[in-house]
Amino acid sequence: MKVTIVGAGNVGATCADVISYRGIASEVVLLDIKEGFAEGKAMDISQCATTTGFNTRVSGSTNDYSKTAGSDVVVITSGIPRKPGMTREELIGINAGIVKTVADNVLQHSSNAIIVVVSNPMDTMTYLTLKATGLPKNRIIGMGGALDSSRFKYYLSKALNKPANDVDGMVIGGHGDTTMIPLTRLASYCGTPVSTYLSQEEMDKVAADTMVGGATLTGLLGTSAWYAPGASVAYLVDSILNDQRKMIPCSVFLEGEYGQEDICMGVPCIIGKNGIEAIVDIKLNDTEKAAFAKSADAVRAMNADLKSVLA
Ligand SMILES: NC(=O)C1=CN([C@@H]2O[C@H](COP(=O)(O)OP(=O)(O)OC[C@H]3O[C@@H](n4cnc5c(N)ncnc54)[C@H](O)[C@@H]3O)[C@@H](O)[C@H]2O)C=CC1
Ligand SMILES: O=C([O-])CC(=O)C(=O)O
Repeated sequence: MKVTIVGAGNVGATCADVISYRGIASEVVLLDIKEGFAEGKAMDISQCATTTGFNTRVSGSTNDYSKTAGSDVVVITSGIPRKPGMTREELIGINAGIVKTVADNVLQHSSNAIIVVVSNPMDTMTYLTLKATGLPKNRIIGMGGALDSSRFKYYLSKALNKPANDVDGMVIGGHGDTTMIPLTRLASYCGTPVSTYLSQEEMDKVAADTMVGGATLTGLLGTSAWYAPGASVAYLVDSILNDQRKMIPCSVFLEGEYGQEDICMGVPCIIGKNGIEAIVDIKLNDTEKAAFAKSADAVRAMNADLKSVLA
């Protein structure tokens, strides 16, 4: 199976690295506009083959889309990341044009590919990709919820002082500092509700830390994060390529689900060989429903800025 990753920067290269050493795909192509950059990253990753023990073929391309031909999955990470103090939404001006051009280019050579959108503001870039390409909704998946949920589980594990892999939880809604919805009510530790062990105040802090998880890392690193984002994309790609049918919160086009229409937002999805195999309707309580509607208002307001790009 062949995966193309457009944007060989921090997130794209980390994703290629994880896909390779975990043997998720037989071939990975990294593509970037910076001359020689993707080729260099691909060569560096390939030189891990004998020490980490993998057989995935990794190659790089400077803006030559013919090398991406026949990809099963295309991941779009091209664009700019935020700097400390910025929101993801501020990236729309530059990233919208890049994402639209890239989506058009990849489809010319991989007309059947499933597209995973990573560039920010991710929900709006997912909506843009869907509208610009006209592809069916199952083939356009925005990655954000897998990452936000992994951060939620990290903060829960810290608060509980228990291993992260014993903790389960999910974040839905928009992939923004104020639009994410960590579902604390449903979070669990070894099958038991986290509310058994944590006070409301502690759970509220976990939710608040999760929502600004990306901003916290951007403040520490000077640019946005890449290890967990790259690994989260690889996790999603694994579920597609190997038809694992995992339930992963993803940004997907909603047509009435969760009370919303004509918008891409994070909801639990079954992810398999056709991309979005199904949207799972988990029963939200009234507070969660209100949070989802508020999150949708903010995402929709951002989508309105796409008018000139989509015209
Ligand atoms: N959805 C999510 O959960 C996450 C999204 N992101 C977003 O992913 C994007 C990438 O982040 P990083 O990898 O950290 O940035 P980066 O700056 O390290 O890499 C971006 C790469 O895109 C390339 N690029 C720019 N225009 C291009 C074009 N037209 N064609 C091909 N390549 C092009 C650049 O040359 C650069 O190498 C950002 O928009 C960031 O906000 C980052 C982390 C998580
Ligand atoms: O914080 C950012 O700008 C990048 C991102 O989406 C994340 O790491 O969640």
